[in-house]
Amino acid sequence: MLGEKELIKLFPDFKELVEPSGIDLALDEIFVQKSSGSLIDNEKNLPDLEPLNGPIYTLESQTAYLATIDRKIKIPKGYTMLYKPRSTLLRSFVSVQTAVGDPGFYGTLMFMLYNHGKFDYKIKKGDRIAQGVVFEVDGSGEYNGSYQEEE
Ligand SMILES: O=c1ccn([C@H]2C[C@H](O)[C@@H](COP(=O)(O)OP(=O)(O)OP(=O)(O)O)O2)c(=O)[nH]1
Repeated sequence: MLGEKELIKLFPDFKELVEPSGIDLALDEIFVQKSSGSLIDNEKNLPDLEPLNGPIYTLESQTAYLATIDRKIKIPKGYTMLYKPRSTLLRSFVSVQTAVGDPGFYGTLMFMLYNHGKFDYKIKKGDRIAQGVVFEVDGSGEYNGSYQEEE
């Protein structure tokens, strides 16, 4: 796993968010689901989304949301990034569900939030919701999938 000194070099855009062993990731927008979706024979049909009104968002009990991170990230070739929730959210009954960041990915990260609690939870745009931890990948290729954006 990479530490602070290496992370500052590899992720200059996140300089002030670098932690001893990871990078803090801050909330941008939150979306609710507006239509059905499907995945059939690798054909993706993503649900339509509607943004919530911010900057203070209310997560209702037993409801799922999608959240974007406030700046685009480039994961250099030869590295992968795993995303873990900020424990303050877990301590508040809100989970952050995440996947794997691929070597070479450039774009906007999107995570799922779920309020497992019995009550509303309020969270503001700009607050940190997760931490990315970075590992070296031997013999890595480069991501060029459907979520890749133009640099
Ligand atoms: O929780 C996560 C984890 C990763 N990513 C970004 C970085 C990752 O490199 C990219 C693609 O993720 P993944 O490979 O899991 O997506 P896929 O569903 O396999 O997409 P594709 O078919 O385009 O490869 O999305 C997120 O936005 N959210």
